[in-house]
Amino acid sequence: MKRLIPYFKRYRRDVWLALLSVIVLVFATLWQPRLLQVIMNAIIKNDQTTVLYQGMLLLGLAVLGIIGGVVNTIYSAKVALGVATDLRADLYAKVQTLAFADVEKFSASNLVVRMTNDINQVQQIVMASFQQITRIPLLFIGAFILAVVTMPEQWWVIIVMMLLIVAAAVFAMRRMTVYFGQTQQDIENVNTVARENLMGIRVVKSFVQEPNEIRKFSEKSDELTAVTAKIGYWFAILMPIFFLTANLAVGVAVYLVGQSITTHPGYLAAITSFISYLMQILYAVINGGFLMTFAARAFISIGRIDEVLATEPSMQYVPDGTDHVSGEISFEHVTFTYPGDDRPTLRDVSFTVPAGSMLGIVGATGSGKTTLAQLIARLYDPDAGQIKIGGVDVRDLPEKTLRATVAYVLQRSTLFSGTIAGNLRQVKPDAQVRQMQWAANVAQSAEFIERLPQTYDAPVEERSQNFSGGQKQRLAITRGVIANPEILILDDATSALDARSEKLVQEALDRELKRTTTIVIAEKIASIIRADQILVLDNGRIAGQGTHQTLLQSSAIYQAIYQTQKAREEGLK
Ligand SMILES: Nc1ncnc2c1ncn2[C@@H]1O[C@H](COP(=O)(O)OP(=O)(O)OP(=O)(O)O)[C@@H](O)[C@H]1O
Repeated sequence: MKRLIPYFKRYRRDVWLALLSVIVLVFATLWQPRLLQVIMNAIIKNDQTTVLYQGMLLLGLAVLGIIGGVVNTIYSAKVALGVATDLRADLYAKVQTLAFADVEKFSASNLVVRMTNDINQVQQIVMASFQQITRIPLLFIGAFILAVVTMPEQWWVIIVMMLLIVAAAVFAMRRMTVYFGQTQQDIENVNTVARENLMGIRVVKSFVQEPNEIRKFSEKSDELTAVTAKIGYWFAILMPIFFLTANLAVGVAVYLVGQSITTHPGYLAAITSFISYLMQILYAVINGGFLMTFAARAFISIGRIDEVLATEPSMQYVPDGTDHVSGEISFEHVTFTYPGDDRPTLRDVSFTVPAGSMLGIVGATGSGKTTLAQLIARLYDPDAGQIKIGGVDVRDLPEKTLRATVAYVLQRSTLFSGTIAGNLRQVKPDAQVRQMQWAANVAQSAEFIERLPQTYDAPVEERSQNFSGGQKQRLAITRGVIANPEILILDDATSALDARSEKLVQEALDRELKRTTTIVIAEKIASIIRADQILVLDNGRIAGQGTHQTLLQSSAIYQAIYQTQKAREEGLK
């Protein structure tokens, strides 16, 4: 809850109005039975003036109670909505500062649940708190005192009723708190299955995996249903127990009043007020219980939100420093292990790429090619060794400089929903149409973009599903080159292009981005054959280094890859 205090402070006025209106509401609620008692006594004594006067007062009190309730609901909702909105914004902003490895550690779907479901829980508990948190103790204490004052000899009936109700509530709440924690986990599991299925819907459909997916989803959904049903059962059992106990207390009170009516005739009028106060005590206890279960669930959510907000990004950037570096890259004895792995993925890797040259990287799948590229873009930091760009350790470069220097295009780069121009302007905010056309010509995307009715303002749908695989890759390359970066990494980024388009992209890159250091990771030797330097990676180590010609002489692994591909191509002819 401490986490929420700074947020409440932003809504100080609304918080006070919500709390003050509760006091008005409680006063109106508690005083009504007192007035009723006076009216009853006046009716017994046939005192018309008092009946009329007190009746008016009762009506006024009821209206005051309604106004208090409405004001309280409005301002509680304002506080709850404001706190939830601010918290969600801060959580989102925090996630943006996290390192790639931190996001992977939480997992994307887990963070989505924290930003949606957990925030909703917080919103609900804040709302309930401001409606009930002051109301319940005030109502409880007030009703208790007034009940005792109304019928001093019956106070023990209230104590017995409360003890029974509280015992039942505590017993049930203990069980339910466990179930609430489980519910949150189960919601996350359902989300993960649904997300995976919908993201991979093409694979699901093409492999006719629907029945399998339905079964997987049903299992997770059934787990959620089971635990939600258990919570429902406990509530269903609890309610009749509460009301039975309260009605028993009323029965006992009425019986006792009946016994002593001759000695205490005033009890006849008092019994109605006494029953009202008993019911208000019951209301306070039930709502207190609800609030506690709600709070238990919300505390779990606040803890999960807090965990993200308290996470220090595992990677820090220097606030300022060089704002421009050349495209020279050097790796000096770099070793890297993924968080949680026990074996390094890259071992003692050293090489230098002069600015403006082209480096090709080949190797078996899983040999560490993408990992190496990610280290240049500083998505991770190495365990040992140094990576330098333009002679400066990447850890000494401000984030802005690094992002402006390195453009990283992946095989399945994400395009954001919006427009083509919007995606390009994410990298170069001031990009003019002329510059977009230049980049699109380099990436061979101009031919299809310019055929679209809205050309560069054409929409990009969610997950860019309105473009083919090859078009998506060309758009991603366009975005990669638009800012004319010092370093361009193409990580299997032309795999969906036909040989002719790939050749055209390569020629345009050589022609238009002369100053740019290009790193091409590719399965096909043909994609990197013209590189100034080729690295052959094997199990995280450099197994060969040189040009195509020298490697054919010196590297057995390179020869093997080349011969296999050549044989395959000849087989296809
Ligand atoms: N985020 C990660 N966490 C843990 N291990 C990872 C992670 N990403 C990759 N690895 C592991 O690191 C190794 C190298 O992966 P990498 O993606 O760099 O290989 P690659 O040579 O690019 O493969 P491919 O040609 O198939 O894309 C693999 O064994 C992989 O399982």
